Amino acid sequence: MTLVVSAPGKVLIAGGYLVLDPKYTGVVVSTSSRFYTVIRDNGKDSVVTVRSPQFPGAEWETKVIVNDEGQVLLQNIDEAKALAKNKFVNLAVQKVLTLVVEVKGASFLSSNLEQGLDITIVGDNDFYSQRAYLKAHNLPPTIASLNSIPPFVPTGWVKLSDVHKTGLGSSASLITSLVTALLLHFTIISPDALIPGGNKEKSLAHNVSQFVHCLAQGKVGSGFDVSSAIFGSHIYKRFDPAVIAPLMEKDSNIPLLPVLSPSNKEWNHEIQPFRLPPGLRLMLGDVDAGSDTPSLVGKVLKWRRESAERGELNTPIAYYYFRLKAVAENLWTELSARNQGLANILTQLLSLHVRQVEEYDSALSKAAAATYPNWVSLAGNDTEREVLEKLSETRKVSEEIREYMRMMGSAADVPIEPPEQTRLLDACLRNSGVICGGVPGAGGYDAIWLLVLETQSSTDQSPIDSLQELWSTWTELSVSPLTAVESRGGGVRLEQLDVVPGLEAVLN
Ligand SMILES: Nc1ncnc2c1ncn2[C@@H]1O[C@H](COP(=O)(O)OP(=O)(O)OP(=O)(O)O)[C@@H](O)[C@H]1O
Ligand SMILES: C[C@@](O)(CCOP(=O)(O)O)CC(=O)O
Repeated sequence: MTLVVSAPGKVLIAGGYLVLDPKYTGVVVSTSSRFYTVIRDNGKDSVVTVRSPQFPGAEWETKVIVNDEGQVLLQNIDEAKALAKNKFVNLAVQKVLTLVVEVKGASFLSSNLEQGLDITIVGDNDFYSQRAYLKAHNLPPTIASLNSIPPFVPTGWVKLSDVHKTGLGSSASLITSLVTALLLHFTIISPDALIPGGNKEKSLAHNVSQFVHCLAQGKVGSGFDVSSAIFGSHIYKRFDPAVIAPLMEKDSNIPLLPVLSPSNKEWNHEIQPFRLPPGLRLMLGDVDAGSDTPSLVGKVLKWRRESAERGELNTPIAYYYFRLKAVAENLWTELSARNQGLANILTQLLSLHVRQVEEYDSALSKAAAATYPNWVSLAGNDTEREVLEKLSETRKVSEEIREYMRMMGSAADVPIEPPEQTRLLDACLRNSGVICGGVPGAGGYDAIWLLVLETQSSTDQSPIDSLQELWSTWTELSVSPLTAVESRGGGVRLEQLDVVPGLEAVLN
């Protein structure tokens, strides 16, 4: 039997940094680009083999042993192929098998491992930068070129540890697809758990993936990446890290299920439904600034913490720090209002589409051929006007978000939207049919996101093509598109092997 589970990547279009605080939300869009985990038998008793055929030497194996106390131990067979060399995969296997023993008993695990497990993991090409491939094959950096590359293309001689990632959240998608596939394989959850909307079992897959991802990363982030890999696009409010704290302790041996079970009321994350309105295509640019981006998150949080602490100091410069504290708090509040505003306007556009498809579409066609702020003047009737006004509001609020993110960056002295990115985004936004954009997640030099009108006209160049042309001639930064759009299939899902292009081929 072959079991295939996929989980999407993510783009945080609003809420970077704020979403780390349970007071605030983040707007996360899941991508059509996915990670796939394929589980089959390998015919070797109690042996788990894992392969990532996109990378040289990415083959690991381990022997599963359950000791007298019911603990799952992963024993090396061949040191060179030790599964422990891939911490993320190793922890996912170890923790899920531990859960299997807790729920079904040690003999269930042993008898279900008699034929061993053969696990293959691949990620869509978008997760890894394809610049080198395009260059080597003399292909221009366009979506059409990327679509001509074989699916799950090997990265050549670049090792997994050295690969240039694009920021779609490879580790979260990988962990989510792997954990969910293992939970299904050992019937801890049933396939019904993966139907849209989901049930308690889907929440179990979420909680386990969230925990394994935190453990592998060695820190508890906001978790929006795992959450969107499970549930698809949504508005996210984080869980209290205290819920998994007992399991995060070194060599923790306490049972997993009481903590990870969806009945544990301490899981307090909130998932509000969200999706992009039809006709607004997510477009992503992989940006190469030629240097490594430093870690921004630590510095921003330190600045926020210190501004708050210094505000309490009773020193001659207390007034200055009092002001600083007010700035930090105010920034978070003001940004949060805009982030929420962006989500609301996009949701209103979605309902306008549901209510009056024809006028909605005609308004979008008009805006596709025009630049902001000229959209509203093109309205031919009231509904069109309403749609075009909403598009303009989307632009306005997203520009305010960018402005606040830049302020956050200068206050904390980190390049959240560095001037090079500002110039690039401003140039993109001057194009017809480009609604809004920004730097995703924590920001930096690595990527940009845009919402672009999809409508094609037979006479004008489409907004997507104009953007690609702009990017190909942009010299200050090297910008290459990704193929991803918003995931239509929601979050984690079961796949049929023969329906996923190229998947069967990489197995052999
Ligand atoms: N195809 C793969 N097969 C197996 N493991 C993988 C694969 N891709 C990524 N990984 C694992 O994920 C780790 C990378 O995780 P890390 O947290 O550094 O990336 P990330 O922040 O999710 O990246 P990005 O958001 O840029 O995609 C790798 O060290 C590896 O263990
Ligand atoms: C800064 C932060 O809010 C977002 C980071 O997002 P990304 O990995 O840059 O997409 C951190 C987090 O939410 O865990």
